[in-house]
Amino acid sequence: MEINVVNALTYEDFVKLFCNVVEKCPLIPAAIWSYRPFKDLADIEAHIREFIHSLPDSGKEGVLRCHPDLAGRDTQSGTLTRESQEEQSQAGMTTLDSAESLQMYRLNTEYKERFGFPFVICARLNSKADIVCQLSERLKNDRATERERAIEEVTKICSLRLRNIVLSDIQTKL
Ligand SMILES: NC(=O)N[C@H]1NC(=O)NC1=O
Repeated sequence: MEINVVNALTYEDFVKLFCNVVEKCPLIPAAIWSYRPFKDLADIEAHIREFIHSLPDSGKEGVLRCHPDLAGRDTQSGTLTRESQEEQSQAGMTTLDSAESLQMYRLNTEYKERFGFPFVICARLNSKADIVCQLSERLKNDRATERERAIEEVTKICSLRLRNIVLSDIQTKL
């Protein structure tokens, strides 16, 4: 898909196409639509990153809270978004054995109790072992450091989702 095709989209089609590039946050594509015309994909990404970074801490934490737990309730009940389902499945989060599920449950719970938002990591860029290791490591951070660290992961997830959409056929997504 050429950038001029993206730039020609109506507001409604743009939001429909990019609604889940940041998990369950359609407000973000709605907000950055006003910056058209975009130079390229990197320009769209930069506007999204800037928008998220400009949010107050409570807004950043709100964005994090829109993410489902890895290997959590939605993963088990099949109620993840399509994007999250693909990502979690690629990282092996949908096929954990019972000991691994229990370990993820305990770590996710400890993390949420400590920070007040769920643990977020770009599942496509990490193996099952990396995820467990990062979850244990990042539990040692303070809240402000961890908020920024988690937001960095949101931008990585977003970047891969954007690429997935733009590099595939636009017609199938609308
Ligand atoms: N909690 C969390 O990291 N969720 C996610 N990560 C990812 O790559 N997709 C998600 O939904």
